[in-house]
Amino acid sequence: MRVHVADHPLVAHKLTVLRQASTPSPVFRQLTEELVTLLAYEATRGISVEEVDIVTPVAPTTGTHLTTPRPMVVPILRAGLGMLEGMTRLLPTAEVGFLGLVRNEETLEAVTYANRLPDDLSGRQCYLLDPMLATGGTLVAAIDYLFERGARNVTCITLLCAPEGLDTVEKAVGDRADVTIVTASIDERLNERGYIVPGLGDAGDRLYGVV
Ligand SMILES: O=P(O)(O)OC[C@H]1O[C@H](OP(=O)(O)OP(=O)(O)O)[C@H](O)[C@@H]1O
Ligand SMILES: O=c1cc[nH]c(=O)[nH]1
Ligand SMILES: [Mg+2]
Repeated sequence: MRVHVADHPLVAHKLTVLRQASTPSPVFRQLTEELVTLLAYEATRGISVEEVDIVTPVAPTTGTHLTTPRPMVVPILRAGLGMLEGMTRLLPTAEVGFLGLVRNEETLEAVTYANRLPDDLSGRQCYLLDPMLATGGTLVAAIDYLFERGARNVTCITLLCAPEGLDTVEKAVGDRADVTIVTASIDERLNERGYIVPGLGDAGDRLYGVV
């Protein structure tokens, strides 16, 4: 498993504002989108392309196109939905699947409540979106759903990771597939309630309110 931490002053600045408890929900949403677009630039560095012959108004030339099948973007509801717009702005031809998972805040186990993915993901480059990788339970379950459908190339874009969660995902994935995590930060640790420290709180609640 590869882990890439985006080292860019704009990412660091936006993340700092995002973390602040005083940042209101509309600004939090806007910054999440902006951060995803910056991270997606890094995350799509290995996207499959092919050469194409084209004609400009001046001369024939050879250019580059994304290959088919189209990339598959999968936001993990709820909080991952806040990342979708920023991702599809960069990858407008992507198809979008959905996974709904919520962490039981007592046991910290991920529970699935929605799954809308194509049956066959073999040969597809898949991009999972979730701002928070805490214990790693949610991401392991999401990666498993993609593997079950034949995906072998999965890039996960997160805003924050806990070192404990990264270890868990790495152990679960092993050398089964080509998995990359692109993140804005690896934070210090998890606290006793499974929250990332210093983190940013509950990403879903900050995006959409407490339900
Ligand atoms: O790594 P884990 O310990 O599994 O925790 C991370 C998960 O927790 C958050 O979602 P949450 O369960 O709060 O659902 P929400 O997006 O609906 O708020 C977050 O968006 C991840 O999906
Ligand atoms: O810090 C955390 C951990 C899990 N989920 C969140 O939204 N935040
Ligand atoms: Mg939440």
